[in-house]
Amino acid sequence: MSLLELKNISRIYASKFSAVSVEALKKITIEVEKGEFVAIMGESGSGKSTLLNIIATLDEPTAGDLYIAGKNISGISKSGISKFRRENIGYIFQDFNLLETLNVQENIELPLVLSNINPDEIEKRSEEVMKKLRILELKNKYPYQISGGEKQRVAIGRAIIINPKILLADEPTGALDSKSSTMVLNNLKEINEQGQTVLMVTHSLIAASKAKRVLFIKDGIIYNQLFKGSRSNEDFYELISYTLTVMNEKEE
Ligand SMILES: Nc1ncnc2c1ncn2[C@@H]1O[C@H](COP(=O)(O)OP(=O)(O)OP(=O)(O)O)[C@@H](O)[C@H]1O
Repeated sequence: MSLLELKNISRIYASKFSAVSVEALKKITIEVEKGEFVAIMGESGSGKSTLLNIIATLDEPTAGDLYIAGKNISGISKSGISKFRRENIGYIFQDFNLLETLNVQENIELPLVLSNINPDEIEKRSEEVMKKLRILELKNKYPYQISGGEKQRVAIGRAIIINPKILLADEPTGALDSKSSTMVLNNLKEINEQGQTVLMVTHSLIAASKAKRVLFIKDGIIYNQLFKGSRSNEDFYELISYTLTVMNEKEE
């Protein structure tokens, strides 16, 4: 069984004020295995954020089924869904979303504060995460004292401290310069190599070329997918770039 399964997922946004509704996702079927690193690419408005929000259990599909680790998400009660999300889904935002009044270590520990885990165990886990991401020396700093790339690495720490089944990233390098992007992408690649399943929405060819598979979405459907296989980052970059060009040329 796949770690993540979407079966014929559709999402229609109905407008309260007009008869026009938007079909943002059209019967999307995707399977993701444990340990994969998948990038999702597509033009603005193609449905990427809608897809990520549904997988994050932040939004509900209009039709279709979503399974995470074999569990049918539509079978979880409204009250159970935030607990499920807290325990299973890590999420990284483009603009980090750190709390400015907490230091790096406190930001990373935040998802565990609501749990029953004892404070010594929480500290041990946050130190492990900071070592893994090579940000231990930042532990007492506040967000305003660190760079954008460092903030995003803290956000990765906050996302993975719960040992999520899936780590979702929405444009994780979108607000970063190329040096910071490289550091963040290296962190994501390393934690994926240690077994973390990662799904990343990105417009960046460099970011996508670090993934093991790229899904291309166009007008709410999966247009194509590419597997990296044994290709180098450079060769995969060229192939992704070519696919995007062809996809975006084919306007009917
Ligand atoms: N809350 C909403 N209400 C109505 N329509 C929406 C809503 N959210 C998204 N849409 C529409 O659904 C379609 C898909 O939007 P979505 O945000 O998923 O695209 P995207 O690929 O993530 O775009 P971007 O790269 O610009 O973030 C678009 O036509 C968008 O206008």
